[in-house]
Amino acid sequence: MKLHEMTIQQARAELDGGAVTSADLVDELLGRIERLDSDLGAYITVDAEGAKRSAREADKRIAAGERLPLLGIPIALKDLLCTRGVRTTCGSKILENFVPEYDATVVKILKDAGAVIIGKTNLDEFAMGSSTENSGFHITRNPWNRDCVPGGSSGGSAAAMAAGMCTAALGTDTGGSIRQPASHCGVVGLKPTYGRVSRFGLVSYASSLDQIGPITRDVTDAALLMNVICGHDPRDSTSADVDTPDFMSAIQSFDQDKSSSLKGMKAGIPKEFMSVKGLDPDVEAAFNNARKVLEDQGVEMIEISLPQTDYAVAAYYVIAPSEASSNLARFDGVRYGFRDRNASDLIDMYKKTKSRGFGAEVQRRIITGTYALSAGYYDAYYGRATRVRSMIREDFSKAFKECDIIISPVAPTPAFRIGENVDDPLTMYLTDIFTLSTNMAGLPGLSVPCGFSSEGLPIGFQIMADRFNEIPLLKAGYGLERALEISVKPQLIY
Ligand SMILES: NC(=O)C[C@H](N)C(=O)O
Repeated sequence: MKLHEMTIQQARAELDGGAVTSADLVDELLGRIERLDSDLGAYITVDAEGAKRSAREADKRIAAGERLPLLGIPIALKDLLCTRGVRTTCGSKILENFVPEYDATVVKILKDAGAVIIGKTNLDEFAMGSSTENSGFHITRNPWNRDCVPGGSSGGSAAAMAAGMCTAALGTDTGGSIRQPASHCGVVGLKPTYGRVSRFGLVSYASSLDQIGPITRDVTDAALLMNVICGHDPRDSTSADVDTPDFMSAIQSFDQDKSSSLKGMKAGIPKEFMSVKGLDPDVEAAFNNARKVLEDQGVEMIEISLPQTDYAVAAYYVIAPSEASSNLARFDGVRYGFRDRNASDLIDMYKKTKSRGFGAEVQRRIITGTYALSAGYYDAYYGRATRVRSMIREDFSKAFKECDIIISPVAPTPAFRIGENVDDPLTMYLTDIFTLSTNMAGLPGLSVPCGFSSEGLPIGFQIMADRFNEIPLLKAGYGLERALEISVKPQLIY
């Protein structure tokens, strides 16, 4: 087994058994980043020195007999998570040189569990986008086909995973930003229930929707990371004070019992999703094949209805920009980051700083959001969108009375070509159709590789579950993965 192909669990066994060191692992990954990343562009910042130092410390602790789940494991972080002493750009020129004074809670938790932070990955500026083409620095290419996007906004994390440039990664998901790039890059992505993972130190985009989650090589690694990163944090008022179940042992007990099947589980297929315009035939075929695999394992399929599907994208693209317009007001040239110094007065400074500091998509969303929230329009846009949101929640509540999980494709198409949708924001927004409703309802969602397009691009399968009920979703994801045995290695890169 090559070092860069290892899952967390494989690396854990090798590290604890003394067969490899964390320093070996980090050196191998840094070497690959050096060779591959000038072309792929998955990282914004690589902390080579910091990673080597942490790896050496981890090796000493392992040699001394210390055992921690992530001790010595190299992890990449989406560059929207504050890292003490390491710049955190949010993919934006406005924060190009911003170095936080503190670690986000999730980063601190990873470090306390022994993780080695290898670098900060590329994203659409402030997570606004579905292709990573909106980064203020550079695009990221899909390791399976470099002419295609890796998806977004956590495209850097997903591409780094797919290209074997980290052992695991974190992304964030506001409307699909973990699941869609995971799907496009052939890796596993999990958006936990809203409130499961602390967002203290995550730079906010749309606070009622954002969630942090793992991007990994397999479902078990996602469960393993969930065990580490979930939990209540008094510093995040939206963090839920609920117990964290043992996600790993739920999968392990399922796996050890050879007779185990998914018998008794009911999966709902939303009829509105399957009749969406523009659903690619390869995506549909891969979905149907995976659905049959689940059926063979005892999952009963039923048709369900999510009647608000037609309005979900429109409502999301009012709510998310509204919250963004408020959250991004702090980047005014006074308190953080970039300031345009050629201004005649304060108002001119604000204007020039924001015009030069923010990219086109961020400006578009700030303007849309400010308009939607403005007096006289508030009820017509924001008020209406929040009413649609309540109805989406009700749709899911009803559905989960009939089934344990809901299944669907992750995105209507496989990864699209670089440049294909850049001048057409509406088409770009519509690619979120299958993912953003879960954010609107605060639900967990998983993306698992389930097949390939005729062009050889990976396709993901989405499993959604009720709030704080990730276990059936992980079990079904694991069952699917075990049966399909899809290789998550883009041959050209490996
Ligand atoms: N951030 C996300 O989850 C991606 C979504 N496409 C958006 O631009 O809002």
